[in-house]
Amino acid sequence: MEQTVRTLGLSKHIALVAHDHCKASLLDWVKQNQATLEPHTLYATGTTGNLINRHTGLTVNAMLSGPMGGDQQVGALIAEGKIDVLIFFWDPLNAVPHDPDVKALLRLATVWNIPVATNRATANFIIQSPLFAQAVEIAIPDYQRYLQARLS
Ligand SMILES: O=C(CO)COP(=O)(O)O
Repeated sequence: MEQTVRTLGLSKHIALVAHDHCKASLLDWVKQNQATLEPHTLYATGTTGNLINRHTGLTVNAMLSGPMGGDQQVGALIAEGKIDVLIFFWDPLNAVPHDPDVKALLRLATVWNIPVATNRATANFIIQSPLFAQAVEIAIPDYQRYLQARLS
């Protein structure tokens, strides 16, 4: 696949998602990093986003709840290049009814090469990275060339 470049701006679009048993941990992480997250634009699945707003006052663009399509909405934003970082505390110890949607979300994050944290340690590494505080170029699939090649 040919690659092109996308710039993750200084001000980032960050998606926050947590499964039920991980919500307390994500909320705690958001509170711990509230000052750092404040200048950025936050997105979340429905329950996660409303809980973050309720407990921190941060403005969050909340999608539908995960099992009702929220993971897919976040995935669509990633495919459109509208999310720069995904923080997804997914639960490795409990099954969820929308497991295909969870996989699809993680798959799209990988396809579009955005930084992803699936646990708290990685979330800390991302938010404390010098790259988090600057504009960063990432390689992404060159969709226009991909399409041209398929049409020729
Ligand atoms: O299920 C989720 C992620 O797969 C999260 O959805 P909620 O934030 O609505 O609980």
